Amino acid sequence: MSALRIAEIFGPTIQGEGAVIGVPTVFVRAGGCDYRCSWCDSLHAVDSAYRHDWSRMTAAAILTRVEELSGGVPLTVSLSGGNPAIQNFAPLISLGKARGYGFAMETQGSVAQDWFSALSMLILSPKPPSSGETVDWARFEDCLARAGQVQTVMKIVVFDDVDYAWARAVARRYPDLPLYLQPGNHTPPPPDADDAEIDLDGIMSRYQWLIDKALGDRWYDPTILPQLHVLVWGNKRGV
Ligand SMILES: C[S@@+](CC[C@H](N)C(=O)[O-])C[C@H]1O[C@@H](n2cnc3c(N)ncnc32)[C@H](O)[C@@H]1O
Ligand SMILES: Nc1nc2[nH]cc(C(=O)O)c2c(=O)[nH]1
Ligand code: SF4
Ligand SMILES: [Mg+2]
Repeated sequence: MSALRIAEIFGPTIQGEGAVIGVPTVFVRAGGCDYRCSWCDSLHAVDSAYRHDWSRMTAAAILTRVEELSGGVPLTVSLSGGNPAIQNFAPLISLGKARGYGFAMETQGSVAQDWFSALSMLILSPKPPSSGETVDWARFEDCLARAGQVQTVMKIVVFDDVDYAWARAVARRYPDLPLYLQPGNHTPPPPDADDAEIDLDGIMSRYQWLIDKALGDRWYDPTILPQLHVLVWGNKRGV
């Protein structure tokens, strides 16, 4: 069985973002990403300069670690990264499901895989202009298609007015996808930092700004949520 590049496995913690915010989970963070978002808060799982901190793990070894962390009690595992979709997580998902574990995955929607249909939830997070990346919508729609009947939601990070207008346009294009808006964290940690310092006032005022924008526009479709784990633990890694 081929090994996967894994930047970190941690938990149990709560899912801090989006549709299942507050729900207990264990994170499996894949190493490597096809994007370089200017404000990425997980550069230690993106930049190949950090690859010496990543591990090569088989699906069986990953599941063993997930079972240790979760005390053998099944829950929904969160696959994140980096972009987990550039690797093959099918063997892990099938091993885990046989043990009662479910798998949610966070990806930007740039790479589609047949095994998306084995997930319990797909969270697509297309990147707004402030990221410096450009979305390939054909690929994004391929991700939607391969998810099939799997519950799929969209999460858009908003840093400024341009991102906000972009999110509105994307929402009009995909009216059936439940939408979560997340204010950008302007103080992502340097990848090797182990302190938790955040600009709490800044985060809260940007959250208020985003709420005021949407409600002022009578845009009532999205759910607007901050990164709960950042509010609780700051920018610490592994929470
Ligand atoms: C680190 S990414 C990994 C998964 C995948 N590459 C993606 O971007 O969806 C997980 C989530 O964190 C969000 N994110 C990354 N940096 C952020 C920041 N500085 N502020 C708010 N959200 C951020 C991403 O948009 C994505 O929704
Ligand atoms: N608690 C917690 N919730 C999260 N939701 C998405 C995360 C991510 O980095 O993908 C994340 C994370 O790193 N921690
Ligand atoms: S796509 Fe996700 S992991 Fe990759 S650089 Fe952007 S936010 Fe970071
Ligand atoms: Mg994160």
